[in-house]
Amino acid sequence: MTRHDVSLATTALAADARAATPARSLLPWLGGAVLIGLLLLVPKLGVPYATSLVFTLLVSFILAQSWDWIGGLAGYVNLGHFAWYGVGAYAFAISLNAGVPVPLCFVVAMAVVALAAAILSFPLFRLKGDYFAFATLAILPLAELLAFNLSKLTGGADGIVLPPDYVLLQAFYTALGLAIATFALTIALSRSRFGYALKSIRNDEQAAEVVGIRIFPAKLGVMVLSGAIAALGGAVHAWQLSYIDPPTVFGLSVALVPVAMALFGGSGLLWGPMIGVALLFTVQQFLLVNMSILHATVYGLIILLIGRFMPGGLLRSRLTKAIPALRFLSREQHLAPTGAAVAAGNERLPMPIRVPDPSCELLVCRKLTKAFGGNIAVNAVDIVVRQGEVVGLVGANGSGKTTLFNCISKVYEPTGELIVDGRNLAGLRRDEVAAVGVGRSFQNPRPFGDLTVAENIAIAATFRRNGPALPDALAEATAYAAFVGLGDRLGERADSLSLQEKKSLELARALALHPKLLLVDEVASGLTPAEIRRFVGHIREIRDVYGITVIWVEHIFSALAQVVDRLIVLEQGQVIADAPLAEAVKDERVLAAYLGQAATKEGH
Ligand SMILES: Nc1ncnc2c1ncn2[C@@H]1O[C@H](COP(=O)(O)OP(=O)(O)OP(=O)(O)O)[C@@H](O)[C@H]1O
Repeated sequence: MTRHDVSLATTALAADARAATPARSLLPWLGGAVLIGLLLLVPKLGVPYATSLVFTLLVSFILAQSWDWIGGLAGYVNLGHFAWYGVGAYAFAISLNAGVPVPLCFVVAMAVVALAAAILSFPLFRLKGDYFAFATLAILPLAELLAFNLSKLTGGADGIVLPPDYVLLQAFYTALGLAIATFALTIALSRSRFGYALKSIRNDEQAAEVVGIRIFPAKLGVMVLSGAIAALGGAVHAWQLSYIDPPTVFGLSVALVPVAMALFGGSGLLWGPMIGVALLFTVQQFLLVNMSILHATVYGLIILLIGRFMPGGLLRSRLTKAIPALRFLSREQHLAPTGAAVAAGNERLPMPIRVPDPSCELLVCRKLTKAFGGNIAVNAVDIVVRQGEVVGLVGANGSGKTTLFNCISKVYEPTGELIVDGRNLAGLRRDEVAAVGVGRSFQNPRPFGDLTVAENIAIAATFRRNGPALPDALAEATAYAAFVGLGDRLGERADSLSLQEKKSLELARALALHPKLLLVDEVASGLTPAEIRRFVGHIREIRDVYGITVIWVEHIFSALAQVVDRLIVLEQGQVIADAPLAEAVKDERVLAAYLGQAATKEGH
């Protein structure tokens, strides 16, 4: 496929998107406007019970949706989210009773929780997966205990009584405004650079760092944001309830309901939390009225069954996808390059053209060492790679090639000295190493599976140093995708690609970082000779046109032989040869350690 074809394909993709816009895409928004209109009418009915019921529904939505920013977008299951609601409620109640004006009380609630969320992010984000979930769950009893014991501030077990004003209507409209703002923020987040940092983290944190994303500030940011919005939910609820005590705002029996609602609807989907809240809230009310004694048990059972039979949530179920009118609810939110931006593409990759200076050392490793327990995978490696070189890194299985790449890109922290482009990498994070100019592919490809080809590449482009805004990064992505032969797959999810296509995507993603040093880890296995030639052509172009220095780990020696200037051979973590190709192949130790084996593999 030529770049011209790609431009056409992408323009067609954008045209499809435009064609879908007027009629079908407007429907949900029209529905949303009608829904807001109906909600505005609820207080006009003059039935306080109905107003209070819908008010509680709105607060549940604020909680479930704000939870989903951290759960659905970033992939961190924060079971303690409800604690932000409780702390917000207390901060609001305490400041209101101290005579602070109501609007300021909301600000205080937000600020207190934002601060608490920021501080707790430091220990919490040292954990991952189940450990993170359990640690966050512990926040709830801890907060409850504090609320009981700091009785001078919180009233202890007696709770806090707020001024007995009738505020249902004001609280209702405030909650409605907050719910609308929460939904709008969800849309903005999922289309923003920050949102894409979170989506990358959800997919693969290490890969996210390797493409230049600073992950801790992103995680801290989403914790603070989701906490602040939950705090507003708690504040408005406390205002309306006129009374709060520790079990009401921190109790485990209610704390997990918003999480269950988001998961039930479809965490990570735009409409997931909203549908989950609407349905589970209705079920909850029905059970409360009709089987009040057993309601918690039946509610729990329903949630268990949903988890068992619809793990992705209702909107991802076959049932929803089978009904054409509902399909839009299960649609994932992806950004596509726009037609106008694609037209700006040209025959060359949108990369700086560097003129390498062969006398200049780009990579220097001195006594680089990495051990796993007693296994020294990389053992006092000394190598120098000069600007513009294409170096083959070879060795038998387990000789330390991938570990060496992992050391250079700081996936592992090695000992010894590591200098890239004159910069000592000691103490640098992975994203800083990427900013210095190290791009890499992984031996087992690690694209962001639930994002599209275009998004995968655009993330690297937008997060590189001085990278463009997301729309321009998406436009750039088309050029890199075309270069590696994925120009007609821009809108496809990366996890639907074949292994080889994933490897190509990783090459495109690494190039979008504008690396000075490109580490390529085993791409040729499984390729046909013609495909290998094409890949070798890419490596040649990367070096000859753009001046990028390449280190290529490869078992298929015939592939390397077409392009490398020099061969570095590893054996048991040590360099046993470092010589021009012609010389290296005559070295008996090299033949014994690697080439004999490879030759056998290739049937020579
Ligand atoms: N995360 C890890 N934990 C423990 N040991 C590891 C880890 N990663 C690599 N090793 C060990 O380090 C040694 C070098 O492995 P490495 O993957 O770097 O070799 P390689 O030359 O890339 O092999 P291959 O050609 O099979 O990819 C092996 O003994 C391997 O078992």
